[in-house]
Amino acid sequence: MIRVAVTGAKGRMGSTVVAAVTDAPDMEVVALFDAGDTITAESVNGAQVAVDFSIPGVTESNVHALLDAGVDVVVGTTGWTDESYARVREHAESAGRAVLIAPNFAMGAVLAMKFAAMAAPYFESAEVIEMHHPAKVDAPSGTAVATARGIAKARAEAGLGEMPDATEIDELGSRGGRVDGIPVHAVRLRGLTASEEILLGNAGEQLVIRTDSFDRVSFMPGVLLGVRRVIGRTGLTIGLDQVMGL
Ligand SMILES: NC(=O)C1=CN([C@@H]2O[C@H](COP(=O)(O)OP(=O)(O)OC[C@H]3O[C@@H](n4cnc5c(N)ncnc54)[C@H](OP(=O)(O)O)[C@@H]3O)[C@@H](O)[C@H]2O)C=CC1
Ligand SMILES: O=C(O)C1=N[C@H](C(=O)O)C[C@H](O)C1
Repeated sequence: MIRVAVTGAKGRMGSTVVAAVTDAPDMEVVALFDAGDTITAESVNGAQVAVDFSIPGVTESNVHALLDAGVDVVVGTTGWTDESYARVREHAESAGRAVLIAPNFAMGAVLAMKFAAMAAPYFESAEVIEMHHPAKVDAPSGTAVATARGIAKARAEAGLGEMPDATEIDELGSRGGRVDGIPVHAVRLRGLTASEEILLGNAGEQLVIRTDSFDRVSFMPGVLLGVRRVIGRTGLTIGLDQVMGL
């Protein structure tokens, strides 16, 4: 049995993870942490892997505390930067432990990001629209940032230049934010859980790649896969695709 701790255990994702780990035949929940709890070598209660779905402002410090407690970590919380990735990579490598951080654990979203990067070199224009429940605290979504970065990297490697856009006046910021030059738009709508559309355009044609999570159970197979695959690794892995052989 894999002994699992959950941080952010009372939250929307954390509570769903607790249920999924409890139902998994090869795992057991041994420790739960939420706001106000302290992570120590004692309080992790023998956990081998911790799953963190907390909040962007605390996720990095949770990971450092979990590594200090001798636990490998699977992270779904968003808000990571190149600098926070670098600090965690260094800590995990020096501790001989593993951290897997994935902006999205839903199979549809992981594949949509992959498909978008595959398609990007063949289209003049690309834009990302992410759509979420109105309780989400961060915008744009971690998934949209990762999607846009993947598209930008694929375009740069293919030698593509600027995208066509004659906009001169945009006083309201209606053209969205930019992630590595790719326009990203965020929608917050009651009734949604998590959706993303990637629009790719050429003269006379459009490709739309869309992924919808209607329920948080959609993230659970990926989270459980992450728990199983993080064991035995060392250092920092970013993206579930990296442990899926994609
Ligand atoms: N990678 C993926 O596939 C997915 C990622 N996410 C991401 O996961 C994160 C959580 O989302 P969601 O579950 O909706 O958010 P919630 O706000 O529902 O849950 C966050 C939980 O973390 C708790 N918390 C606050 N501080 C700490 C702390 N120091 N240590 C441990 N727990 C703490 C919160 O407590 P309190 O409310 O008291 O502050 C709350 O219970 C977000 O960043 C979201 O973007 C979401 C879905 C899928
Ligand atoms: O907050 C959410 O709900 C989600 N957050 C992640 C993100 O920011 O990409 C993953 C998914 O979109 C749901």
